[in-house]
Amino acid sequence: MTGFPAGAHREGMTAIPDTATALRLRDLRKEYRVGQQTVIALDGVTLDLPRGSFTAVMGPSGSGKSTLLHCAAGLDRPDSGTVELAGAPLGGLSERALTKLRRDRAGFVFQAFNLMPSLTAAQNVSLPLRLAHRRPALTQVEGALAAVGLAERAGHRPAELSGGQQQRVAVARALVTSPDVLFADEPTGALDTKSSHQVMGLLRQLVDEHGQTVVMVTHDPVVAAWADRVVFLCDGRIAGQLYHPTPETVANRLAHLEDA
Ligand SMILES: Nc1ncnc2c1ncn2[C@@H]1O[C@H](COP(=O)(O)OP(=O)(O)OP(=O)(O)O)[C@@H](O)[C@H]1O
Repeated sequence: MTGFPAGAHREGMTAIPDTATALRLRDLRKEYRVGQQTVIALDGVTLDLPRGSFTAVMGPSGSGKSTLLHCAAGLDRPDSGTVELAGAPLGGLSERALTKLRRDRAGFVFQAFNLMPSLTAAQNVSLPLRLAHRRPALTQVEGALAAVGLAERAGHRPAELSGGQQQRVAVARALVTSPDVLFADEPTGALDTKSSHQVMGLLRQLVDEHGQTVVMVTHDPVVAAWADRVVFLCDGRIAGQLYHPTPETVANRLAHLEDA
């Protein structure tokens, strides 16, 4: 498997002090106003993700999981509080600077794969490099596909791949820029049990063998149990954490949250 040390091989970045914390969230608050109503989506969330850690975020529907992931990844801005991605504060950045930082430092995997149907697996994987105006080196693209076990499928289009293979291409695309943090929103939501197992095994391997930092939103206790830690959200607040989760301990904690 080709190595993708997190945060390596970045071009043209100013030196930012390296820290043991890949993501620092401090007192994040976010409200949405719909007509006369105000919904508090995040109500003071403070969380650190150490480098090389694998964190699952769980909670009832509407508890703020996606809002948290989006604010942490710089896809959305909190009303107050601070986000530091690999030591770089996101607050106060222009849209342009935020886009650049996101491209350089964050990788994304979504439930719906979001691959371009007309492009081959290799072309899909090279897209983030092209968008960042970096010349995609063949070895980088081949390496990312090899890392997800799809070296043989580089010339295949998404329709010629299974759902699990498509999601592995999406993981390769997220890895090709060597992101400091890989953000995954329901990465197995559209997969059957076997493919889900393969994709989670892959994420686990990236953390264990390459020190990748991963944070993932999921509704599935079996999926969450692949993480080192599960953070539970309820009404926009952290309602507990579980280290060394198992499907049973996660399901149990979740049931108590939903009853509360
Ligand atoms: N763009 C928006 N406009 C208005 N309200 C929003 C918006 N996005 C989210 N919300 C509200 O903020 C709260 C948190 O939403 P969020 O999507 O973060 O929850 P979630 O835990 O990810 O939910 P789910 O598990 O159902 O995806 C919810 O009450 C939701 O209705």
